[in-house]
Amino acid sequence: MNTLRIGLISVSDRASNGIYQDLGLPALEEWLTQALDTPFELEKRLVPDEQSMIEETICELVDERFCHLVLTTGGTGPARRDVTPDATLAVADREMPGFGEQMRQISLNFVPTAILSRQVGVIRKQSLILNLPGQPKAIKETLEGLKDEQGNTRVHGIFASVPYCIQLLDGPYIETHSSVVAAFRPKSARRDTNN
Ligand SMILES: Nc1ncnc2c1ncn2[C@@H]1O[C@H](COP(=O)(O)OP(=O)(O)OP(=O)(O)O)[C@@H](O)[C@H]1O
Ligand SMILES: Nc1nc2c(c(=O)[nH]1)N[C@H]1C(S)=C(S)[C@@H](COP(=O)(O)O)O[C@H]1N2
Repeated sequence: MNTLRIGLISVSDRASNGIYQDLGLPALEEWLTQALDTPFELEKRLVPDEQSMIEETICELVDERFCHLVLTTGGTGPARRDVTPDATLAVADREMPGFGEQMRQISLNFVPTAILSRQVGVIRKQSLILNLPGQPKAIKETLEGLKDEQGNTRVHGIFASVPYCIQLLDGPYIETHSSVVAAFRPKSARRDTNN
């Protein structure tokens, strides 16, 4: 009954106005499909960089669609119209500062401009909400981390911590494909699985 529900929000003026094709939602969906062993349902939204619209969309996905996880992409930088973190904080019950800190740290392994992202992680009701940068490649980089040529993890992505966080919020028990990203939980929180 407690199916994992994930909200995806692509925040982009140009994609939402049809100036270019949105690559954010497909990149998010593709990564989740590869990473998750647990079945999930998606709610997908494409919105412009308007704070009120981003806030409304997050609230709709959390309060009416009962998403356990909401991932945004885009609008986290310093430009005037980059307001995704501001919208996310405005509707948050609690901030989870470790996610923002860790995402920037991970991204520094890929781009020196990682520091320009103001991305945050927050909790609203039952839902964990995470901001990812707008470059479609940043989605995989941030969620999965860095691997060496043999596929061994060099830097853990933040998704390693997401299943346990959602478990602590009384959400479903999420299992991942460890070849993509291994979910970390304390032993006492693990179910009888191969983790
Ligand atoms: N949804 C998207 N689809 C495809 N490419 C994107 C998308 N969002 C961002 N990008 C790419 O990543 C870059 C950085 O993303 P950012 O969120 O800063 O967008 P932006 O420059 O404010 O433009 P816009 O909001 O119009 O997408 C963009 O300039 C664009 O090249
Ligand atoms: N992993 C990762 N993080 C990244 C990037 C990236 O390409 N990969 N781009 C950086 C850049 S150039 C900017 S300006 C900020 C904010 O991007 P956004 O406005 O598209 O959200 O994210 C940064 N973080």
